[in-house]
Amino acid sequence: MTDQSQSTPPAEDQDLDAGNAVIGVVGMAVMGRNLARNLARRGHVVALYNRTDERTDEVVAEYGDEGTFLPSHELEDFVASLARPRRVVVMVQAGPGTDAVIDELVPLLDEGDIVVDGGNARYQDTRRREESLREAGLHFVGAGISGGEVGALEGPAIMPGGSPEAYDALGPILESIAAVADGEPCCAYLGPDGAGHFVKMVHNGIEYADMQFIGEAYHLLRAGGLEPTEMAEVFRGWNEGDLDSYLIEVTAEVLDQVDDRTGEPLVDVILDAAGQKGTGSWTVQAALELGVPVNAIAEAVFARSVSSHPELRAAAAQALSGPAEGTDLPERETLVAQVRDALWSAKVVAYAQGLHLIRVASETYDWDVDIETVARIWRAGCIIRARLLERIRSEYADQDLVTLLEAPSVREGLEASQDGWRAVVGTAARAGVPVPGFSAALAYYDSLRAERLPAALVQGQRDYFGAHTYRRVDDEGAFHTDWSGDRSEASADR
Ligand SMILES: NC(=O)C1=CN([C@@H]2O[C@H](COP(=O)(O)OP(=O)(O)OC[C@H]3O[C@@H](n4cnc5c(N)ncnc54)[C@H](OP(=O)(O)O)[C@@H]3O)[C@@H](O)[C@H]2O)C=CC1
Ligand SMILES: O=C(CO)[C@H](O)[C@H](O)COP(=O)(O)O
Repeated sequence: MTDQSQSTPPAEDQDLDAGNAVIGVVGMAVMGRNLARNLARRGHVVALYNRTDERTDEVVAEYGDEGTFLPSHELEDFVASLARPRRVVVMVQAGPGTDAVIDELVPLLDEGDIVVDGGNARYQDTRRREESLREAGLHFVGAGISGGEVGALEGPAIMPGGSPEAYDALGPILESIAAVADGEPCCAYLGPDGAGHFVKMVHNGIEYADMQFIGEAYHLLRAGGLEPTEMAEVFRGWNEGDLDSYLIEVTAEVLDQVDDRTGEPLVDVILDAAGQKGTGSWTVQAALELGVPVNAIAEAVFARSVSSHPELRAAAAQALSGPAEGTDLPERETLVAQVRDALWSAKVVAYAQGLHLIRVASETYDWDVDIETVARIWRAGCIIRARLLERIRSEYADQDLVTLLEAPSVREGLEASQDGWRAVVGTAARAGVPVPGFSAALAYYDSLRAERLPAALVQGQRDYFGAHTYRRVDDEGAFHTDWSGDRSEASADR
């Protein structure tokens, strides 16, 4: 795995007015407090504010010796404690919480000051906020931050979007607290307005897909007779190779955990209903709006949704039968090898879909997001950090790719693993084990490589019932067949 440690030299806050903080954090819940501690540990003087004073006091009482904090109970005092240009990181509940803080902050700030939203904001909200603050003479930076509670403290991946001038004033500070991969900080300027939050949103969409694929691997191995501790060993083994990633590492830990109350594997007593806060479905919504196929990511979102409908599952479990008895899964060694292949291939597809979505959004909104940079800053600190990302980075560094799937080393990997992947999807279907992620990813792969798709027939149907017209393979323009008349074809370009 890539290096998770941070770059060493603590930042020098030389541009400070004596006693003032170089940066301030609003929001002292888990993410905000850990980000503030990370900043302080790196040598930055950090101003602190939280709506509820107790949280601010708690941070100072518990962690005050980790660096220099300037706490305030009033937002006005917080702003006054900041050096200019003021840099304020808002790390509060996404949505109305963020708007409320921004509304309070703006009248207290001066031209050129920088407001950073480090929460999981919708990129459309970021676009709106950026425009409104720009009109008020302020900079607004939408910065996605990934790595959870521990990452925020020890080095997250940071995905900032906003004006280049704002990044000039802020970037060195953010880069000093970010995770490091191969000596490079996992933080880089991504583009204007919503670019950073869009990239973070897609990061989370890929996170959903990756977690779903791992879940499907677990489900198949369980159906094949492996106990959770045996599976933990399998996942640890995978983590030594191409599948090396934070999520595989976490999976082995969860599978090994024994429940104190029952003595059973913890995974067996956790209710099988997955929660979601929204970023996965935002990714799919954005993909639908931009017309980008992300079916594997979408299946991961829907799989969480299916899991969380107990009434639907109970009714169907009563009513529906499974495959005939005796549908055997392959013996253990073969099953493990095939599932590994499916996991790797599907993961590549999820990245391909997510990166395609970023590319289209970047073209649509004129962000000029560099995909190599995205892969570079995802290599450490964030939840989807994985060995694969270095391969993706280097492929995008070498050439301009329409899709990740055409990259030479990715093609080779898929070539080597597709038989196992196909076997898993077929076996799972016959055995009645749901693998929506693996099969959606395979359908995407086969759809992209197909010479002809059934879309031709769909176009014929659309023209039949709605005169929606179609194009021909051998002529320019649009055509319509007179389906209810003599069935002659006429040009529809008029
Ligand atoms: N938790 C995680 O692992 C991750 C979270 N994020 C994102 O980071 C952000 C912060 O997350 P987290 O630390 O979990 O905190 P929460 O999302 O739980 O938000 C709690 C914080 O928001 C403040 N807040 C809520 N509403 C308002 C308001 N109207 N006015 C002022 N302050 C308000 C709270 O203040 P008070 O104490 O007064 O209630 C508290 O400081 C969120 O956007 C989240 O999506 C991103 C990556 C990972
Ligand atoms: O942003 C994150 C990591 O990058 C969070 O872990 C994410 O919010 C988790 O999402 P969900 O609760 O929907 O699974």
